[in-house]
Amino acid sequence: MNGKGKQEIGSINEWESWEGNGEFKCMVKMPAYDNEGATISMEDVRAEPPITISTIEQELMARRKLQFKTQKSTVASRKQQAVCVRRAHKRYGTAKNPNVILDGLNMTVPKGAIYGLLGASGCGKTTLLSCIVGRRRLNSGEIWVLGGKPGSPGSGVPGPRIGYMPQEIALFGEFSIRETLIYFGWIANMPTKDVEDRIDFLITLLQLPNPTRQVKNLSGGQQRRTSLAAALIHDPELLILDEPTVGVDPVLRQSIWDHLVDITKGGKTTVIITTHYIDETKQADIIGLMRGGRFLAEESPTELIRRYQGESLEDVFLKLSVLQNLGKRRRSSILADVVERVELPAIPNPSAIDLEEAEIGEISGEFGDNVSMSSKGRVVVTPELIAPIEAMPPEEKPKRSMETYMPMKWHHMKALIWKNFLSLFRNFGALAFLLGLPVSQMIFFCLAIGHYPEGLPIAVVNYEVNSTEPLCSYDKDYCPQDPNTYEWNLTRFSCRYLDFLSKRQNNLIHYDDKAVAMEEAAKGMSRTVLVFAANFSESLQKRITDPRHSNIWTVRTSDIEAHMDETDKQVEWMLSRDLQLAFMEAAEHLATICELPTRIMSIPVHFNKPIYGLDVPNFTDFAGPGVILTIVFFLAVALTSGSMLAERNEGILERSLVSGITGTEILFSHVIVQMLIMILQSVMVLILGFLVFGLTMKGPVGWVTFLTVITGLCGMTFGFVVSCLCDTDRTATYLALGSFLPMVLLCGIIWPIEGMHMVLQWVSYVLPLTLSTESLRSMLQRGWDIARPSVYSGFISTTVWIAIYLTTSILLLKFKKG
Ligand SMILES: Nc1ncnc2c1ncn2[C@@H]1O[C@H](COP(=O)(O)OP(=O)(O)OP(=O)(O)O)[C@@H](O)[C@H]1O
Repeated sequence: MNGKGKQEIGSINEWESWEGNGEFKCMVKMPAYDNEGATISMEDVRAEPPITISTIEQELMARRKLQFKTQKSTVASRKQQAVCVRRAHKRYGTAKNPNVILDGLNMTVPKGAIYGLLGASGCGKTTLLSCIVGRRRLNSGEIWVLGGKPGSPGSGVPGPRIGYMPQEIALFGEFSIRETLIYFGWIANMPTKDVEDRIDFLITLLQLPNPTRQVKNLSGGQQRRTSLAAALIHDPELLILDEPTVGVDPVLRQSIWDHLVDITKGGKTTVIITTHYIDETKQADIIGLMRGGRFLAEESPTELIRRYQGESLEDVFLKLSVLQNLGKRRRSSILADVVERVELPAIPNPSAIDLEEAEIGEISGEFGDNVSMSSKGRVVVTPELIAPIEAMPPEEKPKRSMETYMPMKWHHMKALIWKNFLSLFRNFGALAFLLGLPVSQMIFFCLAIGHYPEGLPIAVVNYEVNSTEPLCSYDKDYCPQDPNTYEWNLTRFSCRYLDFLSKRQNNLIHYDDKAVAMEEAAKGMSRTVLVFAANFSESLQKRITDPRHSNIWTVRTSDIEAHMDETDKQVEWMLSRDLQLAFMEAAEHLATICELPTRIMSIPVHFNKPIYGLDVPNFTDFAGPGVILTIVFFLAVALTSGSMLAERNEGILERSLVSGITGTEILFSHVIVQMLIMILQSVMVLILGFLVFGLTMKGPVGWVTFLTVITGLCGMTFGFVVSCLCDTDRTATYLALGSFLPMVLLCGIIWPIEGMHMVLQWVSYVLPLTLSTESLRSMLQRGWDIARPSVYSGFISTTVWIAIYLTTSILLLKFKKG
């Protein structure tokens, strides 16, 4: 072999990862070839010893002869196959940067056959299978499965006619083996008794451990076998098994294959199986060797070995791969290179392959490709081809019962609801979290938000008295007005004022000097500095009783000079309110002592009893409705999107959909189960908020509870959308977080909508929590009932959002396929 030849062998080393019986097979004997001429010398191949056909293989050959006949490919004949794929094109990625997986692939799986789908890792086997089971769509081409197009009404595909074992385990870790099999049995509408019988049989067949063992505690191989049992439980017409024998010991592998051979004997069950153990497929009826988006060959194993003069199936595959590497894209030309040097048997009945050119590309008996190649002038036939052609039996039309058209099937709902309850209660940590979180959030909210800040440090510089304490002494019961002359002699009013201020804010700090007090305040030692002039009371008296003779100095010295730290709006607002109210209270108290009407000293704006709400409005009551709804909404988002994503990422969702469950059923089963959790969450939040922490509740309790629950339902449906849109937990987290923050900011929860920018006000009104928050607020604080527009608009808005989210998720589940 020359240097270039070595280079070529390097190029086929990608096949080194091809496993045979779990071992690397890079040492397979390759025919010598000349890279320059891109031809292959079959000298070595011809020198190979003749293939010995075992008794089993002879039996299989005999069966194949009886079962599978060659015929013309018409729509009718395609429908009679178990699976028929024609001109399948499938690509991932964008149109500009496509990753072509299936490139005009044809595949024919006759009923009653075991079809071994072989190909290197990443060649597209799983993609092809998921197109067959209707979970991915081809970009072009057609697929017939059991006489119908996957996904068409009445085809039964996806549905119980198929048993699908995906590559990943796709089982619920918390379930026992028995529960897992009951779930899949129920989905297939099997009576529980039949499921139990079948479980016993499968446990023995697949040597599964005690059926009460939880799936998560099984070994990898045991989990795969449980997954296989789930595909076999309902004895489907078409079994699609994606690498069922990985991690299975050789003895058990053989018994699995024996079982497959056994169930296909009657011709009622068809099996498509992918495996990396090429050798085990010698028991298959047909092997499809996939590479580069199409089949290198689609033949019986013995025929493959015979025709390509290989030592084994692996050998054949390597030869075909090398030829394809050399640029032979079409199977006919690949085969030509081989058969030019291989002696062919005589053809006793050439008319059997006399087919129209137009049909050549899709000739389809069980060995359609042989015919295709033969029509290219290469007389390549298999012994099976020579068998007389018999008409296929008329096809049974799929029955379309009323049930076909029902959006939800009872047995599906039974299985799903049971499964959802079981997984919820098995996951105690998650359940405790789901119930504990809203409770803790509500406690935190009620204890932390909306309360009056107390103990704010206030620096006092009082030049009116000579005191070392902020609170100076004064005669509390002394009226400074002469009862006879009505002359005033106001003294130490600063002390009276500070006394009343200390009842509101009791952290007064004395300073002798204003400059020092200001310096300390600048260092953050106090939130405000109050300065009283030396003649404060005297000036104040003059300002009130003799304004005509008051000058600017009188006004200035009668002011309480306040220097505020305005960095915190809430604190500044509450402190300035305290400073003013303390003054009013001190003056009113003085009026009382002097037997004057108290209100004479008040600011002449009188606040009567409020129309709605409390005399002293509190922020907790304002924010409460929004916070309650936000907690309920986003917990439901987390709960639903979390469980749906977990189900999807573990492959369980895919598997359930292939078994015939619809997106609508999955969503509604989650709604039913999670609704229970949500009602519990809502009730706990309401009890805590209103009974324990005393938030204002004037409205109808029933409507309040109902609005809270449907807001949770709305969050749940939003969670469905998130889980349908996002492929990973990370993107789901981003989307959930990305919607949480704007919702909190824009739904009028922490700031009145009227204070927002005009455009944002409009945005705010279409968000799901805005109208419902306003509605809840109106019910709780105003006591309004459902007849009020601002109340019922919240219910309408929430219901509309539920409908939008639910429809979106059903559509996404239905149409978002690869
Ligand atoms: N959803 C997807 N998006 C983009 N590319 C994908 C997607 N699914 C599969 N692929 C790519 O398509 C190719 C075929 O993948 P597929 O899983 O069908 O291969 P396979 O033959 O089943 O491999 P294996 O034997 O390792 O399971 C791979 O290159 C894979 O990376």
